[in-house]
Amino acid sequence: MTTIFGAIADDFTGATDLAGLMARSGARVSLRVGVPEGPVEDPAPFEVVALKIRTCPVAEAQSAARAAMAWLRAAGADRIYWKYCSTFDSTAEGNIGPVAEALMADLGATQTIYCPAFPENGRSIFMGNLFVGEQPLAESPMKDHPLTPMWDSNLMRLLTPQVNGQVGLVSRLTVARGAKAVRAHLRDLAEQGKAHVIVDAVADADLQVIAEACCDMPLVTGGSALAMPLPALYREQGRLASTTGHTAHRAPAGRALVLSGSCSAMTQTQVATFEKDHPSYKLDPVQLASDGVAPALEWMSAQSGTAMVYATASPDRVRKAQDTLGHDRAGAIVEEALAAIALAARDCGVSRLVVAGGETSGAVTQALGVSRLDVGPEISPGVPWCFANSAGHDMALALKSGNFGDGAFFATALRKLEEL
Ligand SMILES: Nc1ncnc2c1ncn2[C@@H]1O[C@H](COP(=O)(O)OP(=O)(O)OP(=O)(O)O)[C@@H](O)[C@H]1O
Ligand SMILES: O=C(O)[C@@H](O)C(=O)CO
Repeated sequence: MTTIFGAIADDFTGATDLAGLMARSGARVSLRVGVPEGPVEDPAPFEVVALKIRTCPVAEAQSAARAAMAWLRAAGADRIYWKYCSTFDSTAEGNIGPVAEALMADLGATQTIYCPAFPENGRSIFMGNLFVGEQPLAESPMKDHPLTPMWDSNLMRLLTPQVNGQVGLVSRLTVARGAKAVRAHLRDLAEQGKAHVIVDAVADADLQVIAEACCDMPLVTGGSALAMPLPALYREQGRLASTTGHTAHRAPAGRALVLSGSCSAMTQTQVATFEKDHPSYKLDPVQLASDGVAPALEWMSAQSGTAMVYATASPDRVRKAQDTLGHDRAGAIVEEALAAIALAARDCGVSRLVVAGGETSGAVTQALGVSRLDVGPEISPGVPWCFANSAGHDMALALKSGNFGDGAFFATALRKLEEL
């Protein structure tokens, strides 16, 4: 079997989100944690490489993404997808555009599109402006994100300073006229020298049109939802066998632990809900900086049932910690602590982990030394259960994007795993 489509995700929850949506088609989707070393082994038709580069400096992000793409191309992929957040999370020195430009250069591509829309989760783009539910991005809770606060909703304005090439727009008015119209507009924009094109989408039907128009571009960039129609399109083109690659999954025996490092509004609700009826331990970054992680490890090892450890806090408390410790150090201290707790938890019998937050999931998965995730059934849109082996331990991992799921997500995830 050879790979026909390769995706590079800038964080781990984004990678499982994308893999979960593509797996809805019944096709086999494989998720690699970091760029695999050595020759390509057991390639799936859809391969996703999870990186942890959302907030890292441009040169580092470009070089990691290039290495991922080289591996995917060696596996056979001739369609490359650059997956970033549906809320276009990037720092002021954002790397979404620079990574796209580096990948375009390696592929010899002269134009690509940007479409982070995820209508099922309330992310839509209209006239180049990104909305979260009914709010413009910059008025949504994303304005308070601990690492990538989003203070502009206009994707053209966000992207322009990140790229050398010119930025253009295919608006909803064109998308409404179908795939042929989108293709024609992209050609016009290419003639005007517009290499980076934001494409509006407010509903899944728009994504279907855009996917149809762009599925043969060497590089497409966007959120997870735009990739969802691709397996069916590749099947129609005869590039993908119609057989499914589904495997049955079983919950590994062992205890469950929720680890939350996301401070999103939705995760705050989820933590508050789960805390009501489960033993929970709250991490404070300032205390972690002075006392280390030992008290939390001691608490965790004394638990005998399902429990939760979280650093999730309100924007005010996050700001206070950042003022005391520095912006980057506050985040890193929490990530390191949650990673250490995950490792210790595994070694004392925890086999089911629900992790909230992309950076947090990256830190935890890397600490567990997991190199490949097998993508299982979705818990809620964009969050599948994944199965992995960590140093001989079979584990189930649900890596939840900060804003995804409803208030009862943690309990729902554990119940759904039990029902497999
Ligand atoms: N109390 C806190 N004070 C300061 N920083 C914190 C605190 N709790 C968590 N953090 C940091 O905030 C960051 C949250 O980012 P993370 O990507 O994990 O969540 P998210 O952005 O909500 O998720 P996603 O990227 O999936 O949407 C992490 O670096 C985490 O360590
Ligand atoms: O696109 C999203 O919103 C998520 O997959 C994500 O990237 C969270 O980090």
